[in-house]
Amino acid sequence: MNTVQQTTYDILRSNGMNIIFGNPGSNELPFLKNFPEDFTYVLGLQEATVLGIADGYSQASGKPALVNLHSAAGTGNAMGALANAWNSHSPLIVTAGQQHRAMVSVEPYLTNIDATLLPRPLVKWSYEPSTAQEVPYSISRAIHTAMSEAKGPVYVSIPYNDWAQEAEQQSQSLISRKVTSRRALDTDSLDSIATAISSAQNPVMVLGSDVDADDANDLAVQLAEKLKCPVWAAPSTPRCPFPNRHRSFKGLLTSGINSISEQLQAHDLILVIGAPVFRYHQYEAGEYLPANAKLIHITCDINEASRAPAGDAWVADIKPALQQLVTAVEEKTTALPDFRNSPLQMGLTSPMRPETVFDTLNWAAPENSIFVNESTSTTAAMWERLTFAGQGSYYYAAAGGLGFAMPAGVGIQMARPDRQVFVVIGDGSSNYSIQALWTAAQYSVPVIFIVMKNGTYGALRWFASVLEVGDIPAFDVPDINFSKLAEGYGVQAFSAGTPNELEQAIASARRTGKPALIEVETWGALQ
Ligand SMILES: Cc1ncc(Cn2c(C)c(CCOP(=O)(O)OP(=O)(O)O)sc2=O)c(N)n1
Ligand SMILES: [Ca+2]
Repeated sequence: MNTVQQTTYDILRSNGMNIIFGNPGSNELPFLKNFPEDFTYVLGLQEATVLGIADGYSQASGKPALVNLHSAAGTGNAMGALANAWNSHSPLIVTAGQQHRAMVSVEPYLTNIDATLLPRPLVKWSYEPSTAQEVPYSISRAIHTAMSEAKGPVYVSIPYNDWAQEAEQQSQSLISRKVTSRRALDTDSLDSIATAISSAQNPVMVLGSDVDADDANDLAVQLAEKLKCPVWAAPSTPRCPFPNRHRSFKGLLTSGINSISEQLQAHDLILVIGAPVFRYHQYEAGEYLPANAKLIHITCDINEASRAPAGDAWVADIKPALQQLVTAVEEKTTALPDFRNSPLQMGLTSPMRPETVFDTLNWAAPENSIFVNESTSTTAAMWERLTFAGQGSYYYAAAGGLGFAMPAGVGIQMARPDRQVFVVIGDGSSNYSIQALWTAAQYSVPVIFIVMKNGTYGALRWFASVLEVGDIPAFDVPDINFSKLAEGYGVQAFSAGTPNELEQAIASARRTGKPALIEVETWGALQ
């Protein structure tokens, strides 16, 4: 008869989840005992790093990822990263070891007290099995819940003495169990949307991360070319849903209530696909929609549909819905939108401006590179100057929680060894999950980290001006030597002060086939 542990590994195996991303404590050791040879354990040195690596791997591979954390303390460390995973609809199965079932109620050392409450509301489901024999059913449910649209993280707390128990014979059937959820628009909904689009004089598309997550970028291009309409990326989108060099692409939509309405005021139909309406940032009073504009919202997430403050929403999976729209809508007879103005050419300065760094990186990066952004004051310049061509070309922290990019870059590079991953990160953000460098070195993950050093929290300086709070004592982060930090974690470091030096450093880093960090002094955000 199989044990609970054996049956659980069989369920993970049959769902293609042969990697465990974790940082263990004593509660987790019975789960890891006799670790199967066909599994890999990816160790992160802190749990926010662990979950970030798993998040990047899951988003870039499209597969569910198993995370194994230590009780409450490990789960608590991972909560910031979980906020990002929740917002990016990442299918993570987060497990944590619980104390021995016989004494949880007396709350001994390492008890995960009220374990299922800890990760809420940042999970779709949170559970602690009531018996050892329920563990395989709980893991099976967790996987299928995480993978059903809208995808998202789930949490299972498991007492450590459960693993050696005998599993129920009938739980073997879970190993081959499949759950398929693929929802298209029903006929009436499709007709209603297609009619509204056909009668629009000046439509605009606003696309979000779920287009990229569902590998529907090419369909979005087909729809935009049929509608001859401009395309914006949704505010603060954590993925790139549309090739940013396409002539119809107009950039990242701004993130204020009134500013968005002003930016879209020329349009009579706003077609939002794969994004919330909208991910506002700084508060602005104003109208949610421009006067005389209709908004149609297609999302895979019932919560996004329900909470939107304006427009009509339909819940469907993004790729099937886009396929239907491409077929159903009539081609517009207008011309394609004009190309955007090309970015301003910046004078060569020392230190370099971020724009110069991005122009050089765009020149030096191989075709189809992947960029992971956490250089918060330079996001707009990055979208203007780097090339995000195909599906899965750009990632950003979906909840804005810093400490995403370094670990996510490691996970993304693990999932996509065929593409070069660049993490472009600020000198402030580089400190939130820098332990990811160690995992990159230990597992020889050839991700390249470019640290943009302006000695300050540039984005906060910008925000202080918007919120008119003046100077505050917590803005500057001078005197950090990232080369020494990188080498301390086993990652080769380079520094670059000119475009040529940056190009050479990238070429040298790529030749090693190992991770590398390039430290770049840059002009500050407000200089
Ligand atoms: C976990 C966490 N802590 C703090 C912040 C607040 N924050 C902070 C501290 C920023 C400054 C980042 O500075 P940087 O050096 O990484 O990049 P820039 O200089 O380009 O802004 S941007 C921002 O939203 C955050 N978003 N997430
Ligand atoms: Ca900075």
